[in-house]
Amino acid sequence: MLKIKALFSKKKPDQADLSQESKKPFKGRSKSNGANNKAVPQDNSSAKKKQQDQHIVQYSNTISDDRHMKSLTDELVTTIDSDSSPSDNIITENIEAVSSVPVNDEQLSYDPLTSEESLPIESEIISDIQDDDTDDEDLEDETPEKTFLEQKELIGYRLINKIGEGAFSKVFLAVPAKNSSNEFLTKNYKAVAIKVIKKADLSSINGDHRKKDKGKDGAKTSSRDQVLKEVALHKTVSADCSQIVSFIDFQETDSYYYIIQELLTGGEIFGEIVRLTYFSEDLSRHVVKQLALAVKHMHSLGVVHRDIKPENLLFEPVEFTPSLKPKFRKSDDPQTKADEGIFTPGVGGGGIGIVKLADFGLSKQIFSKNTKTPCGTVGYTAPEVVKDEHYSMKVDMWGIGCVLYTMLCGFPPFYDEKIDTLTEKISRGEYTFLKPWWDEISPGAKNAVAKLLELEPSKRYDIDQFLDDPWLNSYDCLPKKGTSKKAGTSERRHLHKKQFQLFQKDSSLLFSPAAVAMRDAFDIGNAVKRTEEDRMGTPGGLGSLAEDEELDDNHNGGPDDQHLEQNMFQLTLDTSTILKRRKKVQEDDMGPKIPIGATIRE
Ligand SMILES: Nc1ncnc2c1ncn2[C@@H]1O[C@H](COP(=O)(O)OP(=O)(O)OP(=O)(O)O)[C@@H](O)[C@H]1O
Repeated sequence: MLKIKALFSKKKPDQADLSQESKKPFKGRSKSNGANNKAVPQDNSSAKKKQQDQHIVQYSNTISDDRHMKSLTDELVTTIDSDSSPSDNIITENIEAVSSVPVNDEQLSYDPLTSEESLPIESEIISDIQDDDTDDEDLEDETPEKTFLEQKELIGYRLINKIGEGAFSKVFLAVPAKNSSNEFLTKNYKAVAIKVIKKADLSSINGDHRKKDKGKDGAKTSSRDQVLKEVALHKTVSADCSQIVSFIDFQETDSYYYIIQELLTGGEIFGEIVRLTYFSEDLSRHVVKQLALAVKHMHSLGVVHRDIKPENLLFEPVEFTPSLKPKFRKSDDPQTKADEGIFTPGVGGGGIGIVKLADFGLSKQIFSKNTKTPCGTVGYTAPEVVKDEHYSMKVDMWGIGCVLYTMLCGFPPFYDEKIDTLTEKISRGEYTFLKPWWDEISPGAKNAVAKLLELEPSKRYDIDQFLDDPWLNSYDCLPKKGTSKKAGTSERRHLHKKQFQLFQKDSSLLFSPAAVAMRDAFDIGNAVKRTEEDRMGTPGGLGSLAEDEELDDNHNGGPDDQHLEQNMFQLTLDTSTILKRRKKVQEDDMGPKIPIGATIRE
């Protein structure tokens, strides 16, 4: 129990900070006022530039610079040798199969601290990526952004705005340097997302999954190896898969790791569930099918994601067409239920178009694509070992089930305010299709969820079975190329845009206790499943990276843990959309009292 709780002692995003900064994502900056640049001393000397360059290791995804990726690969092979966890191995043949982004000397000589001249172009770029409309007053209202500390050591990209934050990272919207002659980059990416991991933060976090892993022989790998592993896996799995956020580039400097990736301008599916309360079956199918294709690609390469949740699903927006006559479920409060709008097959709905899977920080290579041999067990191909290895893929199927359940009804399948009760519910597979919220959801959707949330991994859908599921195939729901922005009239779109912007500015919903509880329920659920199913691995096999084992070192169930347990789920949830809905329904006596309600202090 304490082992799971320990996961949550890792640094959480500062919510106040997030609400200030990351809730203004993807906005253009017309000019930097320079007043905020105090944190970064301005120094234009070439000596400094030279010094910077010396300290930077750039693992670009390049043709001209492929040796960098080679050296990354070599480092990873060394990591594999010293890391005894076979499942952590990276199959290097996959690393070579990624499209290239040339970076050249001119780009490297760009000094991001002093090149103010590039700003007007950036402004254009941002307006361009944000919206094709020219009537976006908000861009002009934008206050100038400060110069970020993280900019100091970054080469070839300018950080514009913080758009997200993970437990171990900040994510920025950035643009390639104006004077970059890296044609591939500038042609293909007007803007990018850069995940910045501060080295000092990593080493200061106890129990951080990046900090150390134990292999079967007790050897430890460093947080640096973990970051390199994430990069290599991201590069591997994103090649040739349009449902996975593309890897672009990687830089390591004295103080930071920079993972440069394709920008998804819509944000997280998590926020859309909170905004819309739940998704229609059409929209849920549209999202989960794209997730399933991403997972199919990963599993075919022998890689398991292990952290599937709505926060790691990012999307590109599509235009919104309001419903002429919005439909409500009987469990809806018509006053608060936001209109999802008209769903257009092949395009999307609710403003959600293309969906992509992100965040490979917990991913693992389980077996080699070519040999299907579990990593690190060369020549050892006993059927039960292979079977166990494939069981670990089922963690992702359970994750897909949790995402699908949550999209369909607006709350997660497993929840309790007490972590140990929640853990037990997950371990026993205890969930229900709660009345009245599930009353109007089709038997086909329920069947798909049930097959994904099957307790016994051998009975649970694998990815091919899910892709063949009749409900999932009710119609072709994949976005079609070139149709992504054609869904409504300008007037109608504008209406939605206002509603959407309002939501973006109002972080109270996203960081309401219920939203935080939903986030935590996913994190706990994923941790429980990873630990459980890792244990199913053969001795010395997959089970060797038991999360509880590594967490035990740092968490011994002292007073801090008890405090954490008390605080984690004893939440006042009466401000949330989800809970308001529940409360309202209870007041109206439309159904039985909900078990979950009893566990939440309202
Ligand atoms: N490519 C991207 N495009 C747009 N936003 C992104 C992108 N990558 C990440 N983000 C935003 O930043 C957030 C954090 O990113 P990410 O999940 O990769 O970080 P993390 O440190 O691994 O987080 P976690 O706490 O889940 O481990 C995402 O949830 C998302 O909101």
